[in-house]
Amino acid sequence: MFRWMTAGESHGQALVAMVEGLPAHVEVTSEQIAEALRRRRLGVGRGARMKFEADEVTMIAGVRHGVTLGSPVAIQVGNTEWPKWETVMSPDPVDPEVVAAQARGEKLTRPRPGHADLVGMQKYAWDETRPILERASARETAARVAVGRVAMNFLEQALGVRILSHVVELGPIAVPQGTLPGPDDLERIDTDPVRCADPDTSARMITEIEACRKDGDTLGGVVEVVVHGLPPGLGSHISGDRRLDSRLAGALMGIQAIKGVELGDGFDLARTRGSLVHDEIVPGETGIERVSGRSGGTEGGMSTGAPLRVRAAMKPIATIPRALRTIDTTTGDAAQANHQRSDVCAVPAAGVVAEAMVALVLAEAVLEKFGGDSVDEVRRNHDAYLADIADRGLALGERVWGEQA
Ligand SMILES: Cc1cc2nc3c(=O)[nH]c(=O)nc-3n(C[C@H](O)[C@H](O)[C@H](O)COP(=O)(O)O)c2cc1C
Ligand SMILES: C=C(O[C@@H]1CC(C(=O)O)=C[C@@H](OP(=O)(O)O)[C@H]1O)C(=O)O
Repeated sequence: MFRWMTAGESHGQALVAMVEGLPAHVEVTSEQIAEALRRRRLGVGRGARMKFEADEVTMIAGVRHGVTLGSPVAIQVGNTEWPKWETVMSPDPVDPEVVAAQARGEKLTRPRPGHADLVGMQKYAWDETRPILERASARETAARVAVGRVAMNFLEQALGVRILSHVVELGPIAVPQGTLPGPDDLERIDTDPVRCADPDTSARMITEIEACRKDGDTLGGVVEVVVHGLPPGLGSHISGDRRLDSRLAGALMGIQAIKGVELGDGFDLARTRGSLVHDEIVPGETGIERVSGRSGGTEGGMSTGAPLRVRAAMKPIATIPRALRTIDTTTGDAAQANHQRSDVCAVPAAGVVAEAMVALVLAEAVLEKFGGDSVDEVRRNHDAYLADIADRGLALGERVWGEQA
C-alpha cells in the first residue's frame, strides 16, 4: 500500500511528513530535500516571511546511508522562527495573559474572505481564527514537497521519468500557446524569477506582480506540470476512482487556493470540433506516433506514453493589504479583514508544490502497475512490460509529438 500524510502548523515547531510504500534503494539525501524546499520558497511576489524564515530538513526514518530501506520515510521540516512562537503555539497549557502579551494583545476576530477563517471558526467552534489559519496555511506544502522529492527520485531512478513545472498564466499575462518545456529547460525555468519558460512573458509577469504589490493587491495564475518518460497504461479505465486523470485532478485540487484543473488542452477541447481535438495515431519510423498532444497524455484514464500535461489554476492570495470587508466576530459589526503580511503572488511556488503532488500520484500508480520492493525489481517489471508491448507490435516510437516540427 502507498500512502503519505503531513502534520504541522504554520507557526509550529516543525512540519512532519511520512510516506509509506516506496521500494528500497531509492537514492535520496537531506541536501536534495533541502534543495527542493528552496525551489518552493523562490519566486517574485513572495512575502517577507520567505526572507527571514528557513526550512531545516531532518530525515527521521526510512533512509540509511543515502538510500531508502522500504520502511516508512519520515521527514521533519523545522521552522527557524519557532522561538518567537513558542508561547503562542505552545502544545502545553499557557497562561492566556502571557499569550495575549506575546500576540501583541490582538485576537484574530476579523476573518479574511477567501481564506478558511470564518467557516473554520463555525465548524471547529473557535472564537478566533488562529487555530484555523495555522493549518489552513500553505506553509504545510513544504512537507508535501519534502516527500514529493523522494517520490520524484524513485520515478527518475526506476523509470527515467522527469517532472517539471512552469507558470503559463499570471493574472492576465499568458505564455504563447504550444510552449512545451523538456527536461533540458528545467535549469532555465528554475532560475527564472517567476518560473516562466518564455523570457519575454516572464518580464511582463514580473511587471504585473510589482504593479499589483504597489496597488496593495494580490494575484493568481495557472501552472502547468509536464512529465516526460511515462510508460503507457498507468491508471485504468475500469472505475472512475482508478482513472489517472481523476487522481491527478484530486491531488492538485488538494493544494491550497487551487480552483481548477485541466488535463492537456482541457476546457479548450470543449470549444473545438472533434476532428481538430483528438491526437491522431500514425505509423512512425520507430513505432507508433501521435501527430499532436492535445489530450495531455491520458486517454481512457490511462497514461498514453506521451508527455503528461496537467494545469492547475490558483486564485489570488486571500490576505490583501487593501483589506476586504468582513465582520468582527466579537461584536458582529462591519470591519476590515485581518492583514499583517502576505504573499502578493505565490503561483511559482504553487508550481513546485504541484510537481510534488503529481510525483506522489504517479509513484502510487507506477507501484500499482509494476509492484516491486526494490528499485531494480520495479525497473525489471517495467522493462518486461514494455518488451511485451513491443512483441505485440504496439511499441511507441521514439519521437513524441512535442519534438515534431
Ligand atoms: C504556496 C502558497 C502560498 C500561499 N501564500 C498565501 C499567503 O501568503 N497569504 C494568504 O492569504 N494565502 C496564501 N495562500 C493561499 C491560502 O493558503 C489559501 O487561500 C487558503 O488556504 C484558502 O484557499 P482555499 O479556499 O482553496 O482553501 C498560499 C497558497 C499557496 C499554495
Ligand atoms: C509560510 C509559508 O507560506 C505562508 C502561507 C500563507 C497562507 O495563508 O497560506 C500565509 C503566509 O504566512 P503568514 O501569514 O505567516 O505570513 C505565507 O508566508 C510557506 O510557504 O512556507
